[in-house]
Amino acid sequence: QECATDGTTCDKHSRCPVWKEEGECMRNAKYMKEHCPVSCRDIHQEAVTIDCIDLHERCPVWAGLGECKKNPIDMNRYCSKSCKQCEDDNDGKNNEKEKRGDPDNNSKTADDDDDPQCQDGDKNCPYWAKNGECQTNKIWMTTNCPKSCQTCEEIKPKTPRRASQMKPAEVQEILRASASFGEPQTAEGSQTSDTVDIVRASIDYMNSEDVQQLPSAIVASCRNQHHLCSFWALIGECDANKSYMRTNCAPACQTCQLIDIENRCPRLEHAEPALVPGDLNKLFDRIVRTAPGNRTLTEAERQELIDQKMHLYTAHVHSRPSANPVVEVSTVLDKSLPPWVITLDNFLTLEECTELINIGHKHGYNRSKDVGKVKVDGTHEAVQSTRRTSENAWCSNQSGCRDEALPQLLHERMATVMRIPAQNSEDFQLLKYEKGQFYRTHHDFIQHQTKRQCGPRILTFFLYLSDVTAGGGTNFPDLDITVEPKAGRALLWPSVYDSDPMAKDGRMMHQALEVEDGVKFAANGWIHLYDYVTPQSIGCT
Ligand SMILES: O=C(O)CCC(=O)C(=O)O
Ligand SMILES: [Fe+2]
Repeated sequence: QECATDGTTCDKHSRCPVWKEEGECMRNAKYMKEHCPVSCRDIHQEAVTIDCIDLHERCPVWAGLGECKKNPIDMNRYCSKSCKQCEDDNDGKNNEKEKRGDPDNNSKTADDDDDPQCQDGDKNCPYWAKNGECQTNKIWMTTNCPKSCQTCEEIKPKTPRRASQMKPAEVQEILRASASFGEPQTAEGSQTSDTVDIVRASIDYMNSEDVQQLPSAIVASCRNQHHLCSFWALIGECDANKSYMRTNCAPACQTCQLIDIENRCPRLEHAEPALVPGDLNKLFDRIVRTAPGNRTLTEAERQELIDQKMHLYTAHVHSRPSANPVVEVSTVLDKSLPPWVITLDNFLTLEECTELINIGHKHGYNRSKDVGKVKVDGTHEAVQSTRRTSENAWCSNQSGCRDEALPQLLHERMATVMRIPAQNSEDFQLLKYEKGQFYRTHHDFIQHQTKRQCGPRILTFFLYLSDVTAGGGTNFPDLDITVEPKAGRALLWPSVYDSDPMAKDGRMMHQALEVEDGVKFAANGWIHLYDYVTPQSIGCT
């Protein structure tokens, strides 16, 4: 038998050291303290079981949840009082009791209750609560009598267990589970745990009421389209890159409801339209009247052009409603009078044309696509069509192209001429037609955009960037007009009526005639009724 060095105390059983190794000092503290006081001395001292106190304010709650049985070692160590490991269990309880007055002996105990998450830690809680202790002894009561004080919400763990505390197998299980809503997520390197926490949260989210009550087509398309969605969400991309993330990483961003474009992109009541009825005729009339190349400029006007980085462009009218300004705003008149088609020569210098062509090469010319079927998120498929055989490159905001000096300058130049903000202009679509390529008759107006934040395309500001040896003109069959390509020339036409900037003018059908010899480079500048850049940046076009 083990004895203390001073010989005063000895274990009463030879197996005490073995039992100690088996954890009995903790599991069976009362017996072991009596029979194996020497072997268990260290542990009992450390465990303060003999002092019979709780070392954590939530001990009564945990005890009420059955943790003394489920997790005896830790609980007996830190919650000896609540786990009734004390020599005289009544001591502690009675002390607390005295502080609070004489309880009602018939009070319900914690064990009576069904909700395991919401238990009182003492059978006297209801009595104390009735006597106003939840208010006068708020901190202690909130924690120890959450049910009686109705403070369960406050003590429930707010953040679930972190991945950093999980076993690798658990982490793998969570990552595997993410396959039920898209690409299985990956988490690597120093951000592994934090990424897994995002995945875990998205699993909870996908199972939540919020998601389950959404239309089934939306839930079915709420999928992580990339294995890094959760990592991107972790590093803030749900906000930084809304246009992609909110729909393509919707589980990770917890944005399933935003797949529905009506939720994602509500109508902006106070958006300023670029045109109100009657403005379109005035706009064309003014551009033609003030074209600097068509008149003699004062010195001040000349200087203003230089300040605006504008060239001495000339205007040529191919079609106009009337030789005199039309003042009446009328759809009947709009339909009976010819529409506007004008060109502006020397709108760009040859150097600017070459630079823009090269920007296209830098970003890559690819086979052009048409607008296809609507997708569940309200955007449209881009489809290859035999009616359009050219190639194009987008000078987009996202790639940074739009912010380069020349594209920015040209957007501003067009804005100055039209007096419509550059924000209303789509990214330039840079075009390349080789011999034999064309774009058959079509209209630039896109009907569904009338319901979008950006509104419809109201004008096409088309830029020719090269001369073409033969063919390649832009033809308006209904108007019997063909504009020949010429480097630096701009072609401007409306897609809507003067009297109604939301209504398509069907006469503005046009085609890019086949290039017969040489290469045609050009650029589409599509102007919208409302700001285009902002909705585009959040996936709302
Ligand atoms: O290339 C042209 O002349 C016109 C092209 C066009 O209409 C378009 O890309 O929408
Ligand atoms: Fe077009």
